[in-house]
Parts: sequence; C-alpha cells; structure tokens
Amino acid sequence: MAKTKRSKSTESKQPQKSFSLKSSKRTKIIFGSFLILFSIGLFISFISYFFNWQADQSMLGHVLERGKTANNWLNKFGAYISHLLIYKGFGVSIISLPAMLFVTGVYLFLNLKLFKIRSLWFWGFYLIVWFSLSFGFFVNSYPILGGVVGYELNDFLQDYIGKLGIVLVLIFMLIIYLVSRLNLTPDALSKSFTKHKENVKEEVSEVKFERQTNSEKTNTKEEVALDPSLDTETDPSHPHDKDVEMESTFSEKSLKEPSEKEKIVIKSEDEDDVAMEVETTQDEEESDQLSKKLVEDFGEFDPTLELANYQFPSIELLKDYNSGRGITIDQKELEQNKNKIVDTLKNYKIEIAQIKATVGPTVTLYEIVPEAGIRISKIKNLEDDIALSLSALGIRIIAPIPGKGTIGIEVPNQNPSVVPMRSVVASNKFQNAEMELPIAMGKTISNETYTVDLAKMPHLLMAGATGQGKSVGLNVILTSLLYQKHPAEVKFVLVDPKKVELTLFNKIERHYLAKLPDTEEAIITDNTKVINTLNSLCIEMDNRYDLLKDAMVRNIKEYNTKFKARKLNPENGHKFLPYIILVVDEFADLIMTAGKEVETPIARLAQLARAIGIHLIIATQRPSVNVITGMIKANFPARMAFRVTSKIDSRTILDAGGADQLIGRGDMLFTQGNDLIRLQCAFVDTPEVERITDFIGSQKAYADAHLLPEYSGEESGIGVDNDIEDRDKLFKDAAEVIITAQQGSASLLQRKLKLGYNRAGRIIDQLEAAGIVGPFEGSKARQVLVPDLLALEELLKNEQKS
Ligand SMILES: Nc1ncnc2c1ncn2[C@@H]1O[C@H](COP(=O)(O)OP(=O)(O)OP(=O)(O)O)[C@@H](O)[C@H]1O
Repeated sequence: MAKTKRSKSTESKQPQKSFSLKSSKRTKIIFGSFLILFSIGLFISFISYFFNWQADQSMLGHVLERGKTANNWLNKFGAYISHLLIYKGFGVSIISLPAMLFVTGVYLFLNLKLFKIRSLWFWGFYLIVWFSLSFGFFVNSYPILGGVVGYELNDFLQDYIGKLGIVLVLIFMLIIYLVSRLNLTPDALSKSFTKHKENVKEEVSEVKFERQTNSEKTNTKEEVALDPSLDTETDPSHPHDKDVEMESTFSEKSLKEPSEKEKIVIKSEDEDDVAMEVETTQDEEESDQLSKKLVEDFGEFDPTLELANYQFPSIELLKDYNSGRGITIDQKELEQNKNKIVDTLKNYKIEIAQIKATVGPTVTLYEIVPEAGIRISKIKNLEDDIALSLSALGIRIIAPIPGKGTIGIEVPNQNPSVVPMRSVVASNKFQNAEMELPIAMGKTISNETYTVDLAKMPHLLMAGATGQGKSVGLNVILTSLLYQKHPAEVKFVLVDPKKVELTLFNKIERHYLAKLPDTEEAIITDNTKVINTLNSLCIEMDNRYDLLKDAMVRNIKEYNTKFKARKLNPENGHKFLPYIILVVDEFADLIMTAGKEVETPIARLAQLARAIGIHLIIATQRPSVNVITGMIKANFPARMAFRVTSKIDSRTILDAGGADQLIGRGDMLFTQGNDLIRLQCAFVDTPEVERITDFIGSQKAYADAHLLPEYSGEESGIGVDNDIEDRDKLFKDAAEVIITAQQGSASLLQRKLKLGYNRAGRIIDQLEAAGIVGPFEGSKARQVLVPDLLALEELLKNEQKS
C-alpha cells in the first residue's frame, strides 16, 4: 500500500516541476523589471540624499514611526537606505551601484547571458572600494565622501603602512584596473600613438571600419546572421555584413602578427661564423585571444538564435491515461501468485527461504531465495511448469538476477497499467537528464522511469512481431527528443516504407527533418531513394570527419563546444553540427529490395558515424538472419525487443531467449550490450503525436528542411545492369511471363519460374534496364511498358542490332 501512495505523490509533484521549468523566463522578466525600477529608485534617493542628508539625520532613529517624514524624495526609505549605503557604507562612490543593478535588470529582462556582467560587478565594486579608500583621507571635512567603510579602511591601513603607503597601494590598484579592465598597456599606448602618426590615410580607413563595426554591434538582427548553421549564411555566394566583421578581425590578427614575433639572435663564438636570427611566433595565444574577444563582444555562439522564440511543446499536449492513479496493487493476486509459486516449487522439492515481490506496470517480479543446496538450473527448467500452475503467459525466469543473489520470476499482472508518455516526460529523471540525446523509454519493473542516451548507444536495433508496439516505440523515441532538443540541435532522416507510420512528422519538416536537395517529401517512402539518402549521409559523415580533423577534436560534442566558444572560423567551412538521427521503419523490406546496396552504407555509418553525431535506429518485424546480418548486428550494440514469435527470432535480436515470452503491448526487453532489462514501453498515441507536431509545425520554421549533401548516384538508385551478355538465362522467359500477365512483380516470377527472391529481383532490375517494366513504385506492382509478346520480339531484335 505504501508503494501506491508513493507513486501517487511523485506523480502529483511532476507537473509542478515542469511548470517551474517553463516559468523561469517569466521569473526573469519579473525580477529584471524589479531590479530596473529599484535601481532608478535608489539613484533618485541617492541624489536627493546629497541635498538633504543633514536635514534627515534627526529622523533616522524614527524610521518606523509613521508620523515622521523625511526630506528625501523617497521619504524615510530613501533617507535610510542612502544613509546606510553612503554615510555608513562606501561614500559617494556607491552611486555606481544603481547603474550596476540597472544593467543587471536589463539583462534579466531581455534574457541575455548573465556571465557577461560578472566582470561589471567585480570591477564596479573594485572601483567603489578604490574611491572609498581614497576619499577616506577627507573624511573629517566631508564625511559622506568616503563613508564609514572608506574611513575605517583608510585608518586601518594608515596604522600599518602610513599615508604614503596608502597612496602607493591606490596607484597600484589603479594600474591593475587600467591594465586588466581597460587593456591600457604601454605597448598598446605606443602602438596607437605611432599608428596615428604613421599614416593619415590608414587612420581615416580605420575610423570607417570602426563605424562599420559599431553599426553592426547595434544591429541585433545581424547578430542572428552570424549563425553559420543557416544555409544562407554559409553559402559563400551570400557574403553578409557579419562575415565582413569576421574578416576584419581576422585581418587585424594578421596585421598584429609581425609585432608579436620575437627575434632571438644566436651569435657564434667563432667570429668568422655567421650569426643566425631565429624568429618565434605566438600563434596559439593570438587565436585564443581572438576567440575570447569574439566571445566578449558577441557572447558564445548560440545555435538556437534563428528560432530564438521557439517554444518547446508542453506536457499538456500528452494525455494522462491513468489520470494520477499510478499502478494499482492487487493484494489478493499477489498472495495467490506467491502461493502458487511456493507450491509448484515444493512439488519439485525446492524449498524457499524468502520471497519478495516488486510490482511493475505490466509484470510483477517475484524474487526468491532458495534454501541452501538447491541448484539454480533446476528452477530454470521449471519455467513451463510454473507458467502452467499460474495459468499465465509471458512468465520469464531470471536465474540468477545479475548482481543479486536471488532468482527472479516475472509474472504478468492481471490488470496491466499503461505507462503514459506524459508521466515519463514529466519525470525528474527525464527533465534533469544530463544527456546529449535523452530518451524516456518507459518504466522498469520497479516502476522507475528509464531514460537512456541515444548518443551513447550509439545505434539502436528494434524488433518485434506486428502489433506488439514497435511503431509506438519509435514515436516514443522521436517525441522524447522533440521534448528536449531544439530544432537547431537535432535533425531526423525518416524512412517509412509503410507510408503511414511516420507521416505525422511531415508537419515538422522545416524544423526537424533533413532531406536530400531537390526532393519534395522529406519522409522517404520509396526504397530506391533510401540508397541515395544513405550514400548522402556517408558523404555528410566524411565531411564531418574532415571538419573534426581540422578542428583537432575527437567528437561532435567537443567540436560544437569549440564552435560555440568561437574558436572555429565559419569562413573555413566550420558550422554548428546538429545531431542526425536516421530512423528506418521496416528494415526487412529495404534489405529485400535493395540488399547489399543498403547494407553496405548502413554498416559503414554504423561503424563510423558515432563520433560525428549520426545515429541510426532500425526497426524490423522480421528479425531473421538474412535481414539482420552479422555485419549490421555487430555494429548495433543496443537492441530493443518487443514480443517476437519464436525463440530463434529472440536469439537473432537479443542473442538470448526471452523476447518470445513477452506479453506484447509495449512489454519489451532492452540491452545496451550487457544486461537485459525488462521495460514497459511508454505509450503515446497518434492524436498525441499529432498535437505535438501541430504545435511545433505552427511555429516559425527554417526556410527549408536541413539539406544533406548531394549524392550523384544512378537515377534509380539500384545499380541496374543493361549489359545483354550479363543478363540472366531466364531473362526472356521472365519477360514473357511479365508481359503475358501485364504485371511487373518479382513474386510473380518467383511463382511461375520457381526462382528465389534475390534472383527474381535481379531479373526485374534487368527488365527495368531493358525498358520492359517501369521503375519501382513502392508496394504497387511495376508498370509493364511492352504491350504484347510481338512487341517484345521486336524490342529484343532491335537490341541485338544495336
Ligand atoms: N507501450 C504500450 N502500452 C500500451 N499499449 C501499447 C503499447 N504499445 C503498443 N500498444 C498497443 O498495441 C497496438 C499496436 O502497436 P503498434 O502499432 O506500435 O504495433 P507495431 O509493432 O508497430 O505493429 P506493425 O508492425 O504492424 O506496425 C497499439 O495500437 C496499442 O493499442
């Protein structure tokens, strides 16, 4: 019972959490406007204090008395706070405090990055202390100049280093300020001095340049244009103002370079020998400073800037199937199952020392500790007997449970509860997940939300017989990412031969999808186009590796961090790299039609793409060995198995049995290469996905879907050989069968000519190349282009001649 309560209380807390996450922007606006108004009030009371401080002295002891009034423009509050901060505090220099508060307020209000004003506060207080200490000398004649702090500090230091010592300290502090804050080094001063003298022309052009950069700084719109992830910006045919800015900064660097060179002269002791001059340069430091300067000027690069107002979908779009009920525990059922397990085992003379039950959403795990001396294999062999006595399907025995000294018996609940997507998305585990690509898969047997990082998997193989929850599983993965990742950070390439499963995602084409240039539909439903896309992804992978190599980083995360810190120049082709996730629903279909041509790029991507942020999710109904070949399997360590029909299928997908004993409807086994975990997949229904895609689709989008590199493969995608010599022996027979039936399908050839699938497919390709049948049209049969056998004879004769 206690468990039920706990699950309820966590459920009720979750929505609050999500509210607080969403409202942080609003809080900033409220707090920011408070700071702005407070700083104005403070400034007014300070100014007024300078005129009225003596007159208001007498009422400071009676601040709380309502009848008393002060001359300060902010009455008693103004008089009191000014007295506290000026007279009793730092003196007149504290007048910069309202300015600092004002700037902070503006930053909060506009939701700008706060790290920039850290130095403002540090140096602001530095100056306040400096002035306060300096004015401490005049405290007898003007007490409010340095305030009590200034006086005490001055007095304290005088006791140790005397007045002259203080003056020296003040000078030293001033030097620190000028050098560190204002960058006023003698070098810089003399450089600017000589520059002025050197060339009047140069000076004029410099003024022009300065004006240009100033105008750019004020133009926030153009700051957006710096976003190199945008196709228009990266297009070299569209140089824009910001590029000019970058160029000028870089050329400034090259101007500086010679002066940074150090010359070392090596003189030999032998007088006849020639002295050698060695020049050393400090390239590294220079570029570092440049990136620091860029970051100081523009802040870190923000890839989300173009869609800065993008709103993440709220969890309200998801349905709460249990409406806060959580899982229900049926004590009677638990007791009955326990007794049956104990009795069955007793029949086989297996005594139990201890038994414990953990209730999950669909199954309950009974953990038993057998008496000493009982062999584990004996219990494992009783799987069917226990299933029989409990008269339930889907019983799985885990002997022993890894990491525990117990044996687990998983028994399906009579009333399984759905795990709504809403509950896993709202869970703290998912909301606070520090993962690159977090996925809230569902709940474990102990009813905890299970989240995984797709980036760490790094590729996922998914299998399950029809109707067991694969499509829901795919939607769960995609929705999880939509809830956590900005459109600039992740792009999907969706392959959906069934044409109906992923169509809803068409609505977010210009936000989240990637496609080949010159294609209309982003979601690929035609198997022949898949090959082009896969090859294009391979090109993208190679390009990304080149970028990583150039940036001297090992993976996409380091690359993007470096890019955000403006250490990589967009002019050299560097850009923010979004993660690309390739989802293939019904992989078996693809392998059957295109075989090696898809297997090779998929295996290549799976082997190499992990570091550069391309991740593959492949789903199939038929996990047979000719679909999931050894090469593919070896590169997909993460597997997700819904219920399959046979033990062999379970072995193919998981390398272990178990998936055949699942109960369906989202019940699944998941492994990332080591332990198998039983999970209940979260449930997200089509209307919910539709609401989310509608919500995202209705917002401002990029101009087009993310464009993948162009792949100039053969038009049909499949290498069709039109060499007459290489044609299959049965080519003519096949042509006749097809023309007689006027139906261009490989299965017809299989039946009529008793061929295997692959050979029939090859002949169909050859018929296409010969112009006898039309191109592949998805699930429809190909069009037959030759009307009758006579026309075929004619066509073949003409071929021979030419
Ligand atoms: N996690 C889940 N929780 C509860 N019910 C589920 C879950 N997943 C699937 N179901 C139920 O199973 C049905 C079939 O699921 P789904 O469409 O995902 O199957 P599928 O494996 O994709 O089938 P197919 O391969 O034929 O497309 C759903 O309509 C739903 O009723």
